Amino acid sequence: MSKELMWDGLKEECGVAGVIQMEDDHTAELLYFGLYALQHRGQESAGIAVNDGDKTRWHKDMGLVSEVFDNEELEKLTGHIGIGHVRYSTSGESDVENAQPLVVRYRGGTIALAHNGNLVNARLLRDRLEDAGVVFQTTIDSEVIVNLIARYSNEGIHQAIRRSMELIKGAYALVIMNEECLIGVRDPLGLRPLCIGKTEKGYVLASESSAFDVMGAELVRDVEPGEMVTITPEGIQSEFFQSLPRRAGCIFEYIYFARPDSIIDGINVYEARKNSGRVLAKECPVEADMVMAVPDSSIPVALGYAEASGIPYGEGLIKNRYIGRTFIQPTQAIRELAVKLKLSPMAANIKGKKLILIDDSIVRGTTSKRIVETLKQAGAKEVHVRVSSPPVAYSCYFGIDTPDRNQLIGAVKTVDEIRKIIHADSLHYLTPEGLVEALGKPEKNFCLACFDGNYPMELPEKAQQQNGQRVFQRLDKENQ
Ligand SMILES: O=P(O)(O)OC[C@H]1O[C@H](OP(=O)(O)OP(=O)(O)O)[C@H](O)[C@@H]1O
Ligand SMILES: NC(=O)CC[C@H](N)C(=O)O
Ligand SMILES: [Mg+2]
Repeated sequence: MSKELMWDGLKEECGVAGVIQMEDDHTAELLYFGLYALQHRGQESAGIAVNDGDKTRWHKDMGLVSEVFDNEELEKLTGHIGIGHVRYSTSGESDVENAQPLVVRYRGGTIALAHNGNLVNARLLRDRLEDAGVVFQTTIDSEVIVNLIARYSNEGIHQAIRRSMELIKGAYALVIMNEECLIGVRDPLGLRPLCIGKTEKGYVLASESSAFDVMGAELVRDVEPGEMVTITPEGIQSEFFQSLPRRAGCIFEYIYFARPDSIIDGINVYEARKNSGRVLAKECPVEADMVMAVPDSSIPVALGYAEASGIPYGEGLIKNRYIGRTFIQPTQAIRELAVKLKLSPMAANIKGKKLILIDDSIVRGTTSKRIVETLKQAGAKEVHVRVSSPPVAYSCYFGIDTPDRNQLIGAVKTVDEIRKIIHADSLHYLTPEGLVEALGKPEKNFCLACFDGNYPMELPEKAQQQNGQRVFQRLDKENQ
């Protein structure tokens, strides 16, 4: 799907998966199933690379997993080690050259790599590598990582990865393979998730544990921040290349990205969302006839809210499951119609009612505005919007495709201004404290930079300048 066709809101992350077995027992199919389960993390391109200890074969293309692979393609991918990727581009264009996994040949061997995340110093490293004569095939940050590893590969794969990790900065969950092993690496802050599963015949890696069910695997544990796990069919070897006093797991995984049936860093995503609904009900009660969600990610939140408030949960919007396959070229008018195509009001459930409408986030404000309008047109008496995250007020540089700060409504408008813009009768955002309470782990475990601007690492200079300007704009407004 082309980017213009996507919605204005928050977008997905990439998904990565890996498999290693004693022998080739449907390795490519397991990856196919795993990627299918991770499809929500990226819909632009998909790819699988499989290695039989000698040859590496791969196939990648633009489109959904089901569009990129058929039986014939999967049958060609023979081997007992494999990795896969579904992409939502964060650096470099959305085209087939930038599809992952990336496969490079070096000194008699092959390395394949799939990356979820975003580096903050990719430009600098790329310039240095290019100055040293390295040729790049793609425009993505991930190729910097694979080229660094290839460059140091005469020191052995582990030392090569260690040295590369000393140089790269940013967010990365990596699955890497060569002819001998499958390797999983997670950045020192643990910004992006990665977990290990055990199958009857070996091991698997995936961005989210929800992929394990269809891969026939059981969750063993998460790869820890700053950890490199080397997996052979016999077992897992672990080493830490860097260890920091804090973690910075992306809080948006729990709010929006991850599937509710995933467990990330010991937190059950479904329960976390339900808890945030309970906390929302406590933080800002309002009298109403029905609690409803913007499907799908907010459904557990609405259930939690209903449970805690005693107000019944009901369905007020029906989501068209096939929207991801639309290929119309949008004009603004078509976009407006497309929202209706995606979410249609259930007039019979809404008419004459005071509604509590729950969504996971407000980014530009377009979704909530359109939905409140739709519900009111369908006869809702009042619409009280409750959001299961604080205002998104700072851009993300670690892999979430948030727009520039000037387009973030939470960066430039006050809560009451936003309420008026979206035509809500009342508006409340979950407080950062409430969000952390819902997750049940200390705040120092998470990156909340999109809400408070406390980035867990230094940002590129341009980003710092942009942030500075916007903060002043907002503070000026609040002080007026
Ligand atoms: O304020 P906005 O800029 O509109 O962004 C916020 C919306 O973006 C996301 O939904 P999205 O429509 O991207 O996808 P979803 O169907 O997976 O929730 C998120 O769930 C919010 O609904
Ligand atoms: N969303 C992601 O994790 C993207 C990975 C990588 N930066 C790319 O653009 O391909
Ligand atoms: Mg949404």
